[in-house]
Order: sequence, then C-alpha cells, then structure tokens
Amino acid sequence: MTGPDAPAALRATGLGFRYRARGGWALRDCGFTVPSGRITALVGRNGAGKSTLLHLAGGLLRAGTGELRVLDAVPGTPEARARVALLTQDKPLYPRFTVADTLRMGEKLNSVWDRAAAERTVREGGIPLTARVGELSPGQRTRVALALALGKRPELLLLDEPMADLDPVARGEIMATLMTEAAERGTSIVLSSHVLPELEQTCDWVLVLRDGRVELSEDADTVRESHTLVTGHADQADALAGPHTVVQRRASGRQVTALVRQRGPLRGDWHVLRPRLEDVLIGYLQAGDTVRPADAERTEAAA
Ligand SMILES: Nc1ncnc2c1ncn2[C@@H]1O[C@H](COP(=O)(O)OP(=O)(O)OP(=O)(O)O)[C@@H](O)[C@H]1O
Repeated sequence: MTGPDAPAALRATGLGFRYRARGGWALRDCGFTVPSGRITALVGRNGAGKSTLLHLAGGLLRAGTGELRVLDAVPGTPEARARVALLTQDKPLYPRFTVADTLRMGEKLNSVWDRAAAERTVREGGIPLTARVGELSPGQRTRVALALALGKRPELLLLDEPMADLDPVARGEIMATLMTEAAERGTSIVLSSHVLPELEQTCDWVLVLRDGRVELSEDADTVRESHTLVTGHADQADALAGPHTVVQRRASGRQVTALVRQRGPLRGDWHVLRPRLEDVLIGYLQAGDTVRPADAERTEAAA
C-alpha cells in the first residue's frame, strides 16, 4: 500500500543499539521516519551504523533502547518477516546448492513466491540455473541473493551495499530492476551504499548516519533544493552561521567554501552554486567542522 495512509517503511524513536552491554553505541538516540514507496539511500562513513540499522530492521538484531518499526510491524515477527526482505553483506547461501535448488528453497520458505521474477534476475546476469552457488563469483552470488529477495515480493526491501561487488553493467541492470520494482509495485527500498553518484538518479529519500546518529532523513529533492555551495571572502564567513546551518566549511587562503543549509537570504557577497545530491551527502559525511546556529550562539555567548 502506498499513499498518505500507508505505514512508514521505517520508523524509529529513541533507537539505540550496542553490541556488548558495556560497549560503545553502534546506534544512539535515532529518531526518523522513512515513508513507504521510496527508494532510500542509507549513507554514512565506515562504522556509522548502516549495517546495524538494516540488521535491526530485518529482525537479525533487537533494539537495545527505543523502538523501530518496519511497515508498522515489529522487526523479526512473522508479520514483518513475510513483508520484509533483507540482503545482508555476507549473503548467506548454501554453496553446494545449484542456483535452481536455491530458488526452489526460496519457493518453499515463502508463502508468496514469484518464480518468474527470481529466475529473470538470475538469467539477466547470464547465470545458468544449473551452476553451483559455491562456484559463482561474489557478484554472481549477489545476484542470486537478490533474486531470492525479489522472488519473495517484499513490500520493503533492505539491501546492505548490494552493488559492492557488481560490475558496472550489472550495477546498472540491478538499479533499473529496483526502480521498476518501486515504480510498478510500490516496493519500499532502503539501500546502503558508498557509491554516491549512483544514488543521485535512483533514490528519492536520504537517510544519513554519522557516528550512530541520524544526521538527515529527508526527501532527496528537498535536500538538493535547501542546500547551497557558497564561496567567498573568509571575512564574511561568520554571517553564514546566522539563521543558516553551515554543514561543512573549508578555508583556502582568504577564500572560504561552505555547504550551507539555507534559511532565508544570504547576507554578504557570495558566489552561490546549487549542489548535486552527491555534493550535499559528501558535505554531511565530511562534516567534522560543522557550525550550527546553536553552536554559533554558544560561541558568541562565550566570547
Ligand atoms: N559484530 C559486531 N560486534 C561488535 N561491534 C560491532 C559489530 N558489528 C559492528 N560493530 C560496530 O558497530 C558500529 C557500527 O557498525 P556498522 O557495521 O553498522 O557500520 P556501517 O555503517 O555498516 O559500516 P561500513 O560502511 O563499514 O559497512 C561500528 O563501530 C562497528 O565497529
């Protein structure tokens, strides 16, 4: 179901998780909503918490604090398992099975099964149904694992770096398959990836994690439109941290370049560029020197 009454694909409140009772937090105080029917780019640097979030959503881990819901269901319950498919990075498949055996297993394990969709995904990669899984390349195994996930006809498809070991042609094909899934069936897709240019064309929602916290969960067009890349004389840099949020700032001599979440007109003499989604995401990933309005106010108060 899509539309305004559709349940959110993912909804988190105060979500936290740590792998060991006294270990660090892999996710901390995460609150966000990803609407259904979207293709979501889950982005963050290594160790940001992307796999942890997907494993929680897929029911492989249980939330430590707070709450996570998938399509309004508790992850890991029979209701959620029937509607959600998760493709993990390790893609667990039986190496002794042939591809045909693997798809037959998918058919047996799932109450809904679309054999044609599963076989098409495999065939598009030129993988014979008689091939043994253990003798496939990592990219070919990815395709078989994806065929299992798609055959299940999930309402929510969670993909942890699905493109990592695919060749460029296969990446394009898989992206096209995912876009068709979303457009024709309203499937919600959340995919983690480090390949930002590929996300630009495909994704219409972005979820950015940094150090286990949510930095951004927003419509991709809104993200593009609300950010600007500005360049100008460093003297006027302080004027940026007024109503705006300086996501990232880089100085070079007397010039400063900043990615700004703009709220209202800019004061000062700035050369302004509209960034690509990729530029905005990189800005958030690099944002060690973030200056927010609140930070600026604290700095001013302390001065
Ligand atoms: N099995 C585990 N045991 C203990 N700590 C873990 C485990 N898996 C992940 N972590 C820790 O949890 C944090 C989040 O890791 P996670 O794998 O979710 O990040 P990620 O964003 O998926 O990273 P990457 O881009 O490298 O795949 C990291 O600090 C990591 O060291």
